Amino acid sequence: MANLEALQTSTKSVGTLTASSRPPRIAVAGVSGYAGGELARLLLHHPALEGTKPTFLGRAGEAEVGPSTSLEALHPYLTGPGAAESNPVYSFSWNRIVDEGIEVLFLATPHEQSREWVPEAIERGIKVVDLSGAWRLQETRNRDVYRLKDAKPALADELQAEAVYGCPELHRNAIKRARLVANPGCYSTSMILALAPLVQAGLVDLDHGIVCDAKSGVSGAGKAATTKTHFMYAADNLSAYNVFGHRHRGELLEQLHLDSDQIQFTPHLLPIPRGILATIYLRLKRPTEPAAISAMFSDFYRDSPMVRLYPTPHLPQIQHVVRTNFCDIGFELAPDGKRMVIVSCLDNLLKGASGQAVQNLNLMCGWKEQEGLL
Ligand SMILES: NC(=O)C1=CN([C@@H]2O[C@H](COP(=O)(O)OP(=O)(O)OC[C@H]3O[C@@H](n4cnc5c(N)ncnc54)[C@H](OP(=O)(O)O)[C@@H]3O)[C@@H](O)[C@H]2O)C=CC1
Ligand SMILES: CC(=O)N[C@@H](CCC(=O)OP(=O)(O)O)C(=O)O
Repeated sequence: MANLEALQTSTKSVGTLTASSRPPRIAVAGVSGYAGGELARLLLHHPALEGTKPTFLGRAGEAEVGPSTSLEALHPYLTGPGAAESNPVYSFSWNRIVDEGIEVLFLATPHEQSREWVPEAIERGIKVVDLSGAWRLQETRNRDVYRLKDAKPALADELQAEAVYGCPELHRNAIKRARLVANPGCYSTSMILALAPLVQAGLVDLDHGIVCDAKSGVSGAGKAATTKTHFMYAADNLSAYNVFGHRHRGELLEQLHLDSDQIQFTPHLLPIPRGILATIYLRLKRPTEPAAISAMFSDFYRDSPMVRLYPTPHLPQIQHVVRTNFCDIGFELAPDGKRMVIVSCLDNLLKGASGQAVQNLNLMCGWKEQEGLL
């Protein structure tokens, strides 16, 4: 623990964001991407950040003095009315981050880049909300799918153990105190929120297994077109991929405490820009009344403002969650009271990424969890 103790001693000054009377200074790296753009939009309109502006950062580059571009040039939909001032975007540099006194760094960057930058940020006393998958998984065998490399493996191991999985509905108190929040994957969020109440209560017949069939809009793959996401492949199509090897599988196993053979997750690419619908099939151990299941979900999410529960037999749809930070959950139970189908929907860029990241910031700052998200 030597590395971590030294690090904690050097960072006592940022121990808490909640004690401060002013909002923290925030930077967003990866602001030119889909998730980064949505994060910029949410932070610029966040009521608790009124009068302050985040620092927007692109890739590390040579031009460190002036802005490399503007937020509005990258994301025209963020342009204000009339001759509104533009928001500069700078090349990523630790000098700028330190000079500006940044206290919270959002990383909306690829996994490999986040893995590299997080230790340095923490060493400099900066709290991090990382939107990538780099720090979500505690078990090496689950994390292997990312093929991450660490410059300082011992320090990375300690930070990994400290990282809090940023699902507010499951880890609210730990997030409030966290220095490193690993924001969950988009598919994982939809499935974990649908399953956690039943799995934690021990109601699911795990010998029969759980099947998760989830479909995502194309923005889930990021802004760079690939052979699987360009128009001629994705449009007018629906395709399954990564049937046994998707990296979100590890999040399901770790967060729901399941064995590998107890759950199957198959992702699908939907020809829409954004949104996820997960259809989840399971059996309950005992015949149960729908009202008892509804009561259990309501109780579990009693204090969770970003989860909306549908009265059975109504089921959520993507069109009702897109551009919101809600995760909508509904279910139907077969007449035998055992076979159950749950449907869970969210916007992959909001509750599946940037909105959930702001939810985590709110908790870290002691603000209302839904602040700036409704
Ligand atoms: N899209 C989604 O639905 C979700 C995404 N995420 C995660 O959020 C992160 C961002 O995703 P998304 O916005 O979709 O991805 P994009 O591909 O749209 O954006 C990636 C961003 O990272 C920047 N970037 C790329 N390479 C580097 C690098 N080597 N150093 C610094 N910056 C770099 C890009 O800059 P440039 O413009 O210069 O290329 C861009 O700003 C990823 O880790 C992703 O896995 C998590 C949940 C859901
Ligand atoms: C449609 C699509 O391609 N979706 C992405 C998941 C996006 C996500 O949640 O991001 P992380 O990479 O941060 O886990 C995929 O399946 O790889």
